Amino acid sequence: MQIGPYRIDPPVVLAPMAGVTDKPFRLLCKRLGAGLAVSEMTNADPRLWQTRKSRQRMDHEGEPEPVSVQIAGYDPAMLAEAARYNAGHGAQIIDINMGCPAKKVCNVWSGSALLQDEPLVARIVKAVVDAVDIPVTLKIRTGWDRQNKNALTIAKIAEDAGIAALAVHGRTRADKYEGDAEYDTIAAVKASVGIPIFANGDVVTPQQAKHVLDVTGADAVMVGRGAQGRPWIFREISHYLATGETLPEPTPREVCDILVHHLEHLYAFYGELQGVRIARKHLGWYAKDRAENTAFRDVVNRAETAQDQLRLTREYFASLQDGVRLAA
Ligand SMILES: Cc1cc2nc3c(=O)[nH]c(=O)nc-3n(C[C@H](O)[C@H](O)[C@H](O)COP(=O)(O)O)c2cc1C
Repeated sequence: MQIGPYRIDPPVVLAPMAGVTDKPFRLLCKRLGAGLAVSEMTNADPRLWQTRKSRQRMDHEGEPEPVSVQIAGYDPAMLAEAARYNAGHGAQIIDINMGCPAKKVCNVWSGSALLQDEPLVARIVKAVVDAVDIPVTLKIRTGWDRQNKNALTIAKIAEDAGIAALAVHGRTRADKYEGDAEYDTIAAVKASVGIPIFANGDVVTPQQAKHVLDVTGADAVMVGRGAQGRPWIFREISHYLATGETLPEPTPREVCDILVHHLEHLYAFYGELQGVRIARKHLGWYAKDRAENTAFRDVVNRAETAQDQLRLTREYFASLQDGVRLAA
């Protein structure tokens, strides 16, 4: 699929996730096969841009193109300004967040709360598209709640305003993350507009990715939680889409190499103290749902320094018999 001048290949992308899709994780997912990796949301309020957190979020130095930066807010002029600012600081695609159900976002009338106010959506997308000469994408849910599913109307508004691609998470805001994502609405959106569509929601295996693409007709699949602790899911999906074959699970040695590389990048990017803390979250995900890894999580969580975290990680994987594959 194409977003402006950028070919998104393979059509498998990392969803924006606050607190997760930082630069180290985006680079890792791209290296392991993601065709695009969207940044964590950056607040559109300029008063927050000089905090350390915002500066880290806006650091795109050395990031392979296209660099997609998500902005969140409610005020068209402020979002337009944020788009301009990010375009001047390395963004090659601007993504507008109208999908996030988080209270912190919705209480100030942004994220998926915006879906309730279609005229405001129209003003926002127009203001942002007009503000920059790079592609602008939009991320939405299927509506505010099941009685008010307006994804088709929003998609039309987006297309008319010149949005370059639309990501649809197959849940309403009221659904939060409950129940299963539904793909019928995504299929209806795809059928009703001409712009490329990312189908999003609950994709955790290559087979599901193919199923979602087949039933929605979407141009690409967007993976969020399925990539937590499993960044190799992108190469698994793209291989399966291309060949119909399933790649074997990575060996402990491969997982160890990926993990060590990830940890080293976290320390380099955030500094040791913050890096070790952020790494714990990822280590927990790498260990999640894998019985044999519970011991690993307990061990690495005790590490207070980068040196200890790395040593314990290496020791743990060295202790696993080579050739033993991690259970899915
Ligand atoms: C921890 C976390 C943080 C998220 N942060 C954002 C965000 O900043 N912006 C956004 O548009 N969506 C955000 N989302 C929603 C995801 O992008 C995605 O739409 C959702 O998780 C469904 O996809 P999945 O089933 O593949 O996880 C977040 C989701 C999670 C789990």
